[in-house]
Amino acid sequence: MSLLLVVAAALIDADNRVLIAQRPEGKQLAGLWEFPGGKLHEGERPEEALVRELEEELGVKVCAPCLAPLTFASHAYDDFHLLMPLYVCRKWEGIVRPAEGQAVKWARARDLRNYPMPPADAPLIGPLIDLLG
Ligand SMILES: Nc1nc2c([nH]c(=O)n2[C@H]2C[C@H](O)[C@@H](COP(=O)(O)OP(=O)(O)OP(=O)(O)O)O2)c(=O)[nH]1
Repeated sequence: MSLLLVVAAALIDADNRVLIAQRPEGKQLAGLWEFPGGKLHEGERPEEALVRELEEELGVKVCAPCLAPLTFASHAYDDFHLLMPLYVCRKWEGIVRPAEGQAVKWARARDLRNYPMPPADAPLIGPLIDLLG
């Protein structure tokens, strides 16, 4: 079983809502709502990878010190084991514009269970509710 490290962010707006994005068609788990992020490139540090992914996927600039670790997902998929730290971030530059045209939503933490998400994400919702109400 190979271990896959993916980094993800919960961007939080001034109203304490969390940004989720719909996975594009053609990708694994397409159509499910997820926290923006992705896999590390060779030699990248986790925070560096997340800064890159947020700029590539959403067009926003985040600085690494603005990424605060909240919790992580550890989930066995059929062909790999996912380890995914979730960072929270309240500060960025720019306006969220999904590069691949994917749908995004600002959701209340307590409403996240209403969105179909990858199975790995279920344990991440509790800590977000604890943080944001
Ligand atoms: N970004 C993200 N990935 C998640 C979440 N939950 C979850 O199970 N995953 C899984 C789905 C994928 O197997 C993996 C992320 O891979 P990805 O395909 O989005 O990564 P990437 O953006 O680097 O994509 P690519 O270059 O390989 O196309 O993590 C989540 O909340 N956010």
